[in-house]
Amino acid sequence: MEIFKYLEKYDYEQLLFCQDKQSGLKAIIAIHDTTLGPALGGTRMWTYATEEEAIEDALRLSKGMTYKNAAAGLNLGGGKTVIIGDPRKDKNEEMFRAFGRYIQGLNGRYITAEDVGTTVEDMDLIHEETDFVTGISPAFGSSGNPSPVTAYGVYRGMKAAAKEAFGTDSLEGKVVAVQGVGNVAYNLCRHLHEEGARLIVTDINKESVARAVESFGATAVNPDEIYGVQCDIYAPCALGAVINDQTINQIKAKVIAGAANNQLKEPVHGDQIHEKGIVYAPDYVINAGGVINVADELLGYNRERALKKVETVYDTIERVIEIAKRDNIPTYKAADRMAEERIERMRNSRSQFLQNEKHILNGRR
Ligand SMILES: NC(=O)c1ccc[n+]([C@@H]2O[C@H](COP(=O)([O-])OP(=O)(O)OC[C@H]3O[C@@H](n4cnc5c(N)ncnc54)[C@H](O)[C@@H]3O)[C@@H](O)[C@H]2O)c1
Ligand SMILES: CC(C)C[C@H](N)C(=O)O
Repeated sequence: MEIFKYLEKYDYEQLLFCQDKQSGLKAIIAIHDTTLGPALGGTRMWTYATEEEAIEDALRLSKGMTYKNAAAGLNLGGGKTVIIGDPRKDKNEEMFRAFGRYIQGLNGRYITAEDVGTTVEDMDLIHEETDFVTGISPAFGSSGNPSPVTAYGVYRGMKAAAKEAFGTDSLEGKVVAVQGVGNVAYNLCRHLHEEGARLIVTDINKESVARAVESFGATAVNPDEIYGVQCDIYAPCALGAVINDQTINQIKAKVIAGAANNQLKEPVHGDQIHEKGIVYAPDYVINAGGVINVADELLGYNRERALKKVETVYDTIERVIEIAKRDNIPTYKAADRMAEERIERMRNSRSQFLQNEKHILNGRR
């Protein structure tokens, strides 16, 4: 991979490699764009097969955060971290504290939170070294685990997409195929079950599947069977690139609406599902609940205010569908257009000179 070529192509600001021999920390922080504000995005810990795979994931995920934060109306830019390692075996206190010091060194350009493989406890360790971390324990007046709130936003967005496909936003009696029943999806399943939806679930972790079957009467299928099941809605809630050449023709759902980041392997797959008449709720729009919730910590956390904002994921999905119809484009392009236009508007409005404590003239006061 020619790194600078890639950074230039998608206009990334910064890519950092953090290494701490004693703790085994190998982290990559990618900061995509800070036009709207400091880059906020979670830390993923995963067993990447190669370093290149880890770099690509950090880059793709951080760009996704730029678009997610912009589309959600937050005054935040996009960044993300990946830590290379097995979250079940390789974590230790020193690792997260070393990582916290790297974040502190960025002086607020990047703020972290949870993602796949990291927990509130990990964020608390990072917080020992820096204030530039969110999703820490409620004991600190913080918002805690973002997953249930992400799930609520996905539920709201799924209803908006269902309204477009079925003429009603009621999910009662709808069959929803949920791929991955981890932190977000378990909570999503609860909302769907309470509304009377029927659930088909899968996960590579048998215990997670058993929990969903027991709690919600879900039907379990093998991981590779989930794409082809007869259902109304497909909810990708595991990892990315699941909408691809191998899966598209298997999908029978009329709606795709789930929590996973980077669901489309390539943009062309967004065009293909559009051509098939599937209503696609763009991933970074529908899964913004978690970041909306943790971002509220920066104002002094107020759960009621945060949840009210998360409810608006419904309206944002409606708006994206409206733009897609107006401009005759797929929803993923409509979401990109909406996010890019906001960034551009703010970039322009900020071009006026404003003296502040960070400006070079500050030394002359
Ligand atoms: N946690 C949040 O608040 C949040 C916010 C926005 C987006 N997301 C995204 O949502 C997705 C899920 O996040 P999470 O926090 O619930 O993570 P998680 O690790 O708790 O859950 C993911 C689940 O997917 C399963 N899985 C992995 N590969 C699979 C496969 N091939 N087939 C079936 N199951 C598989 C895992 O075993 C796990 O149970 C991720 O893509 C994450 O980036 C999470
Ligand atoms: C809670 C968030 C800051 C990060 C979350 N993992 C996301 O992808 O949106």
